[in-house]
Amino acid sequence: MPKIMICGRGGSGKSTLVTLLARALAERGKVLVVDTDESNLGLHKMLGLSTPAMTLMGCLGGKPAVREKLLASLQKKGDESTGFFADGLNLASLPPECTGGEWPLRFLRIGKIERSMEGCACPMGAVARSFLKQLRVGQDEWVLVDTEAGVEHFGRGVVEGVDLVVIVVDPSHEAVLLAERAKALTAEAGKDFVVVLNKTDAATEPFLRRELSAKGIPVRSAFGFSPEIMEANLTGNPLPAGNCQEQVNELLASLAI
Ligand SMILES: Nc1ncnc2c1ncn2[C@@H]1O[C@H](COP(=O)(O)OP(=O)(O)OP(=O)(O)O)[C@@H](O)[C@H]1O
Repeated sequence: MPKIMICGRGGSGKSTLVTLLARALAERGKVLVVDTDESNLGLHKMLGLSTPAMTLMGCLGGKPAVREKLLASLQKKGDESTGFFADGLNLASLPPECTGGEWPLRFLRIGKIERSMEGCACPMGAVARSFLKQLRVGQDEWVLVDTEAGVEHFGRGVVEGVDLVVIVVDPSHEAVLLAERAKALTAEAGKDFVVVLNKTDAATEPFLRRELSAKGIPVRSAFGFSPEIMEANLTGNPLPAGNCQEQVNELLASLAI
């Protein structure tokens, strides 16, 4: 399962789970965290890494250049997501100016909304899809993809470039409904799918397990509400080392990692 996409509703804990998994996997090999959310700004802080000098979109010439390329390939009726990257793209060949951190843990941003009225985020979806589809990942290497809230990335085809979708369910009915929808969309894309609970307590964890089980969705792991995580995110500090290690290891073992 080298390329793993983390999804869920807004605020469910996607970036938190990405950070916890990234830390654990960086002890076993190389990890690239890919931020495909065009709005969020603080993932590198959670990870304790520097911001990359450029976004991947910037390395490709910026949004207007990418949009032009997309329109040209659509006119030729080609696959609009090909042609951005050379064959053989791998972790060692990433443009250094668009990655933050040092191996074993690096961080890359696809693109961010930078100006008012700059247009929709479709070019970012196409770049994310192309990048993940073409990126080759070796033994003991992982790519963790943080996504924007909801299921837009399924519509944009970003899911095509990953091996596994992890849905984060926080204590809300909306999150349960989203998990059901994401399960169907993941199956349609022919990818594996697991559910992780987050911010649960003694009452909400069994409730969510029952709700999801009634919909044929088993839960792989449950991360309880952690005051340390909440405090780190309140102050903008990196997540504390060793947090939720047991649950992370349980999840990785269940994925045979
Ligand atoms: N296990 C947890 N215990 C306590 N607080 C948590 C936990 N997981 C996440 N949070 C809090 O929930 C908030 C949202 O978390 P996070 O940013 O990881 O969610 P997200 O799904 O990535 O959000 P967005 O949809 O905005 O990208 C943060 O303030 C974080 O501190």
